[in-house]
Amino acid sequence: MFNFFGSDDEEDKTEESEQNSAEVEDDILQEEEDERSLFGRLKDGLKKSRRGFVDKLGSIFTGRSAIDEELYEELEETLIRADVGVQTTMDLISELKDYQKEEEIEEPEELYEVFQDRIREILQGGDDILVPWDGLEVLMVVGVNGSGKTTTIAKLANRYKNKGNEVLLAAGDTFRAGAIEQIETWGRRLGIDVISQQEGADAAAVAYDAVQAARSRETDLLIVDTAGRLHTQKNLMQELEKVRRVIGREAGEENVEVLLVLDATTGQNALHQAEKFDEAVDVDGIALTKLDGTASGGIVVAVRNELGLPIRFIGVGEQAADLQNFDPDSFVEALFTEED
Ligand SMILES: Nc1nc2c(ncn2[C@@H]2O[C@H](COP(=O)(O)OP(=O)(O)OP(=O)(O)O)[C@@H](O)[C@H]2O)c(=O)[nH]1
Repeated sequence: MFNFFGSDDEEDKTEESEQNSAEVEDDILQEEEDERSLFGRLKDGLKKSRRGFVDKLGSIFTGRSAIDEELYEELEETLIRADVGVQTTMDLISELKDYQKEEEIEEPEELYEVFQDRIREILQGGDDILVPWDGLEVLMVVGVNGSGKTTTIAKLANRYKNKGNEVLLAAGDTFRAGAIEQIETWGRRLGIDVISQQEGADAAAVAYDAVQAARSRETDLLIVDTAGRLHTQKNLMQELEKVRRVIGREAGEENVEVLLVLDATTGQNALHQAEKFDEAVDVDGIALTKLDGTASGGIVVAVRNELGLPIRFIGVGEQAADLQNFDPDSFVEALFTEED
């Protein structure tokens, strides 16, 4: 389980949980104060992609004196291998060729700059997450098992609480044994209340209770956990639709945001998951976790370009500060800047 919040063992002594809480707060304060260290973490987290894919790109553009067909072929192969996706790769190459012709670009290095600018452009949009909001905002968090949902919820709950918001959690995963207890443990550690029912209860009923509780407590942010499910499990997907309907009806559609958590290491499969979840519950944004675990960071480009969904957060490690607001400029800089 997620290191930063300490061990997952419910039997941990209170003293230890208090200490963990204090560490969480320290880390968040540090996070707010030190933008440079955030960038350092981002850079560290993208190390595998830089070595695996960006170094290769660099050698394609800088290792030759002229732009030729071979350059484009190598570029195509490298992008596809890096999970940029076939469609996005084809679009990128054809745009690059057109631009090169129009602007009469001859230097491969100049073309590399154009390429990076285009990636930056594709990644724009998505930084309008959650704040500022008026009244209650409900964040419903969905995704397949093991994508990093619980970790993302804990990191976000902690972050917004430390920014002075009233945060409430809903244990909407009534399906997996131990899931309710897991979210309640996070709640205790972070000093955040959790609305729950017993295992096997109707998840929509939990969501209903949670929205009522959030209203009466003047909560700013309610984060609703949902059962991790495979996008292919039809009845569970229908349950998710019901939870979404109930939240929308009770909290007001305009106050609900659906965040889909995707594991970057699952590559193109993540795109398929996103399509299915979007069909079921209208996803508003993506949290792309475990980017530190892949050498194929191109998945970020594919997610943004092929799904048209904004990337709100990226996970580049297990610590709280490793869940970062997605900023295209910093991302491109961190990805393409050579090691010091
Ligand atoms: N390296 C790395 N690990 C991460 C990141 N985000 C989450 N993890 C790890 O991924 C594992 C799964 O995360 P969980 O949050 O338990 O996943 P989940 O989707 O809630 O899974 P279920 O509880 O089975 O539904 C944990 O070991 C996390 O610590 C990340 O950005 N980088």
